[in-house]
Amino acid sequence: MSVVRSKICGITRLEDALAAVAAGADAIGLVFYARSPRAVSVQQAQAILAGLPPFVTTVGLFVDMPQHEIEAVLAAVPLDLLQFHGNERAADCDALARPYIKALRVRAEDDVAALVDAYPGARAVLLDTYVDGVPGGTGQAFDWALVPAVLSKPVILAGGLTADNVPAAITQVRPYAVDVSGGVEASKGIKDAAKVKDFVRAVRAVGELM
Ligand SMILES: O=C(O)c1ccccc1NCC(=O)[C@H](O)[C@H](O)COP(=O)(O)O
Repeated sequence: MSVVRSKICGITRLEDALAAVAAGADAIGLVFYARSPRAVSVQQAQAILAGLPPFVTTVGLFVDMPQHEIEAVLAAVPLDLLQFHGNERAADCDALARPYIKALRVRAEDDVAALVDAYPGARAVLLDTYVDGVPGGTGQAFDWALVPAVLSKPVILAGGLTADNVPAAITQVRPYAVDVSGGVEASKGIKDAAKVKDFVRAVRAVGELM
């Protein structure tokens, strides 16, 4: 048996966060990127965190946000982890002196191992789909064969995952965790509790077979 963790990303409402926790998700993601349809304000994020039970990891997503603006968010919202989805270099990520995940969008021409090695300070890397001009939340899967079997950081697999395809994704990639947004939504930014439950159940079920 192998435990694969689940993160439900793009949460905008406390009820969706609680549905994720009830389903057994390990982490929730809050998008601090104004151009996203899943963006949350500081006030929304505070309300979500205030209503959460303990032992749920809260992750804040940022896209090339200046350091002082991220610090302002962190002063108001006690996030557990940062997730960088833009062109941040390792030095930019390290400058916050907080635990972080670096999102990397995978293309066939990339040396994925080298991309991962460029972030020695990251706690994990999130491997997501490359769509030109879209930093994340594309709802599209990438070719999982592009993920090397051995990488220097724990892998969080993302991009177009659903309850239907996540068993195959986990079996092929053997990630530390999986991350989903669009695949468990009723509409952009609004989660479907039944889809969230099905997703987490599917992740657990395949983990029990490994
Ligand atoms: O969700 C967004 O709109 C978003 C915007 C900018 C950067 C990152 C964003 N989302 C990242 C994630 O939440 C997703 O979990 C990840 O990219 C996978 O999304 P999906 O393919 O919809 O499952």
